[in-house]
Amino acid sequence: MTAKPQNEQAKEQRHLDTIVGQLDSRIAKLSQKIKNTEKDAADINKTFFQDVKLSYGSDTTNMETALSIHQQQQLLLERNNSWESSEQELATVEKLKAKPYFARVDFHEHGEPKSEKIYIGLSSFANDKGKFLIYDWRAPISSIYYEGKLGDVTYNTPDGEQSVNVALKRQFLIKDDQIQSMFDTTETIGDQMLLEVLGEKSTPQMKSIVTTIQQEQNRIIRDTDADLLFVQGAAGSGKTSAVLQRVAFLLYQYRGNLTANQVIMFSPNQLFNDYVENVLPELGEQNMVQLTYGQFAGRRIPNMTVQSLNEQFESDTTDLQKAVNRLKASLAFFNALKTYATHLERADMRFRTIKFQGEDYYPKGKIKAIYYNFNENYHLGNRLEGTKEKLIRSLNSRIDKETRADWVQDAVQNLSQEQLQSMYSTADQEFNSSDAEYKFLARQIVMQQLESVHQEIARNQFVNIRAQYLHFLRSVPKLLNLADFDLTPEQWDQEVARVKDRLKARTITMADISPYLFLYDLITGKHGDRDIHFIFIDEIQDYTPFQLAYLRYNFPKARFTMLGDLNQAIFTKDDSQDLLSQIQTLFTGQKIKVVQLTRSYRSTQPITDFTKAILKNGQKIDAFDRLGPKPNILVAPDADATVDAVLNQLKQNDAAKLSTAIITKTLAQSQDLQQALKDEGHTVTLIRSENQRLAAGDIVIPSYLAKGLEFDGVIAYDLSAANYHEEDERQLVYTIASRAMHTLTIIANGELSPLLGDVPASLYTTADQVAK
Ligand SMILES: Nc1ncnc2c1ncn2[C@@H]1O[C@H](COP(=O)(O)OP(=O)(O)OP(=O)(O)O)[C@@H](O)[C@H]1O
Repeated sequence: MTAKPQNEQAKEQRHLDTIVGQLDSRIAKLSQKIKNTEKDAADINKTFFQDVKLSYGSDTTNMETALSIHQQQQLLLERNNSWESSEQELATVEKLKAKPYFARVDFHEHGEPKSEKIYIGLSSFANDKGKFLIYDWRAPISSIYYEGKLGDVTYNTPDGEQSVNVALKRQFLIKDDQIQSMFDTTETIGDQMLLEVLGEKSTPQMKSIVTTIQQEQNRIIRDTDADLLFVQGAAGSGKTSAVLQRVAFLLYQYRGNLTANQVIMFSPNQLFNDYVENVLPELGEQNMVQLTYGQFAGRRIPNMTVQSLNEQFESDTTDLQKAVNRLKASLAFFNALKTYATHLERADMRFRTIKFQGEDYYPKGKIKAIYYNFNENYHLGNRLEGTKEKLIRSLNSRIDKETRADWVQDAVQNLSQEQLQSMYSTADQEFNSSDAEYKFLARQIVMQQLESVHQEIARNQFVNIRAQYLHFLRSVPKLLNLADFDLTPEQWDQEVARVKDRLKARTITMADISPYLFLYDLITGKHGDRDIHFIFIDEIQDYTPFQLAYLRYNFPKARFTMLGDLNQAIFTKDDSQDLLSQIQTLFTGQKIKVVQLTRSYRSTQPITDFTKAILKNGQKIDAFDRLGPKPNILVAPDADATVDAVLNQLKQNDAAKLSTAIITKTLAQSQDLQQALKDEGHTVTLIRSENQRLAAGDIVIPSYLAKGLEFDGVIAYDLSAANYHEEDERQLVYTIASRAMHTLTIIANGELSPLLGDVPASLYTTADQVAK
């Protein structure tokens, strides 16, 4: 990469000046157009009734009136549309004005007489004659900027592959209409530019990477044909970044056929949602729908308490509980549920009696008889619909009979004046006889009272889903082999009893929520949301095969992009490694593409080398060549000295203007540490829940909330043997350490965790004991 001589930069500046001039004049033109349209619309509104021929004579003149109103409305609508599109265009051009483009590419298309030169920016801009002065980074031709080196390059277009010969790639840093610097590069995207971007300080909001997208990331962003695109990428390899640019790309590529609300991104927690929420708007696109799995599932059962992230992470998991969870997470369990549902077509549905005024109105036995009276062509969904129809019909026919009941006579007699008035359709409603009036009122009262029954039927409340789920759990030993999951029938019975108690208390764990909902969906014949086109799942390693199968079932028409780092499984731990092969079975017969990202961009080289050494199974991870200090390990003799070590490091980081996250294992540890620091006169923000906003400055945060985030400096606290000793916590330690961009400090109270035992001493510095 070379910086260009001054005269070349002067030439480029002149080019930039003309573009800026054109952008300015377009801004002026659009502003004027918007003003005119607004004035026009105001005029039309003002003269609306003068221009409309109001005539109430014959049929023909009525017709004319209607037509004339219609015409005026049309005019207003057109003005409005034109106003809206001008407003949009103005916003785009103004955004371009701030930074018109970031790259230039010169190329020669095979078979064409002349070479071409294009400039690439955040969106396209054409002059009045339709000639493109700036190309959107997502346009097919812009791909050559991201793909390959100089020379022959092929890229995809809607008409198939094209090849061109690239002669020049130039990058610009532009600020306030001035070229600050420019580089010609022979590489994909020059390291210089990337180094500058990566050397910047962290911000509470993620930034877009369009100017420096790397070749392998570009492949992910622009993929249009995989039904499942699975990205395995090391920590900091840009998975999340690539996927956000991918959403922007897809919205561009399928403009007119795809809107942002047909794209859903599943992310690890709400903090992460806030962290990425600016990226798409910065690129001029609307945000897609963002959900956590907990939100997706929890919002469907509002009357139950779902286990929180904190409870999920910190719950005391015995070996038995782990085995149970492994079973409930499995595809075998998913398939068992499907088999069970087929069985329900013949027997064993559980219903609830519908009561009215304390009495059994529709006993469950009667409902069951209706349900199983349909012939075998009726599947679960139709059966339920058929039963509902029958019940509603029966309810309607009972209204008349009910009006003659004693309780209704009493109720009519006891109606207050106010209640009476509210029942009449008009204040002075008249009746032919007092009998007619009685009948009218009696009917009103019955209908009001029976509304609750009607609702119960309409909302499927007569299906006893809790009893059904427990019945399913009890049937599990017949549907799959418990021994495959190291469980005995007695252990399973105990688990069913525990679930029963929890359901009684109206709580449900994450392990039960998906099967519970899936069972309900199968019974009600729900077929998922067919309008969703794309599903993105970040941090895939924290999902169970069951959850993924359930998502697949919920979005049958969607194409899936799944991203994750199998080394960072902190909820599913060691079961994550064969996740990919299980996922593949969900897409049998469809196009699956697996991409690996091995280069890690977030951290400096010494930090990446260190974090990589924490892992045992040595996933291929390449550090990006960015300098910085080696991670430092501080082992303190007691709790006080540990807090002092944190304070000391915080001060150093503050002096270097690095904002720091102290990452603890649990929330309780975060709370204690924050208090201890406060006692020493140092304030840090405690992030205790995912519903908080990320604050600028120093924070203390429990590990499971730090997922997907990054910080200038990280203090991993307390990496002692007492706190981290289980082999299945290795991935958690890796996740914590890999959040650091510029500095990483590891602090332990007492003996260092054996999980760091194999990291070569050459990869870090130490201060064995911290002086008080
Ligand atoms: N092509 C790129 N140009 C500039 N910065 C990049 C690029 N790719 C990644 N980065 C930066 O590297 C950091 C890590 O990216 P990102 O968070 O997307 O990685 P990730 O793979 O999702 O990480 P993790 O799995 O550890 O959460 C971010 O600061 C991002 O801006």
